Amino acid sequence: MKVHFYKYQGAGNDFILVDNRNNSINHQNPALIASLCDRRFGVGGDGMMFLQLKAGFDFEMIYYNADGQPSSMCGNGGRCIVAFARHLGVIGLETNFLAVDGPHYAKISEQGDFVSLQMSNVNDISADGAASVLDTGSPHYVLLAADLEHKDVYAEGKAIRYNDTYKKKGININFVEEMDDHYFVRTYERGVEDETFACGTGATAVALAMAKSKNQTGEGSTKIKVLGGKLNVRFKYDGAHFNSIFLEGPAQLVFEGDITTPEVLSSSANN
Ligand SMILES: N[C@@H](CCC[C@H](N)C(=O)O)C(=O)O
Repeated sequence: MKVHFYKYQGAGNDFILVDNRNNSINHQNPALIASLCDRRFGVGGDGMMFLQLKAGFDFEMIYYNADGQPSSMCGNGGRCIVAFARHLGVIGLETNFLAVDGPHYAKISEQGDFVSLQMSNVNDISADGAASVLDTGSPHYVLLAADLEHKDVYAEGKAIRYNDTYKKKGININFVEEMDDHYFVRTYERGVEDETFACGTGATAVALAMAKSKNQTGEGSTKIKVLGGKLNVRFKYDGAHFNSIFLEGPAQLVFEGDITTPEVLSSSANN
């Protein structure tokens, strides 16, 4: 079976996307998705997404991590699938779509390569020692770090992700260093089990955790620099709750092609 795919990246967080509006693909196949996301033996990607039809919404985002398992919300993936939906002509410059954590509103630039994605509200940030722990659609651990450029994010991130507290459900580990006018963030991602070049829910978690730690109430706009580019997070904070949270940044089509998968992507969709 031949499946047409599109490769997108958002600040270096990269994804394989497939148009499954005709529901012809049964994507519940962890081994296949993991093999397609493999950077040596597959297309390569931090995750894979399927764009599907959903009543009451412009489309539904179905997200899998690079390990082939379905996961919680992916912020950069959400921005990329909005650009993909625009490319397919499914949406105009604004959209309401459904993801695993609920409905999302997003806006895309006329050029189709910059997406502002509304994230779920956040009402709870807890502490784990010096770190902040919060869920921005996916679970995140945020820890301040010095000389982040030289940190061993893979080893230190992995050690936290697999400690007794987090090893069962997993968590994404974000190290953050405050710079002059932005935060520099590096993330070890659950489900990729490696450092990625960007993490959208992670950038969002950093912006909110830093605002809480500085008691920055009112409207906030936080610049985040990651290995793969720049993101921005806007939000409103009343001292207890964060709402009107927007993750903003680039989302670009890199290439498209065909995957030939003789036996694995069956046409009997039951998703
Ligand atoms: N890259 C993502 C986060 C994807 C989900 C994460 N790997 C998890 O399992 O929690 C983003 O941009 O938010």
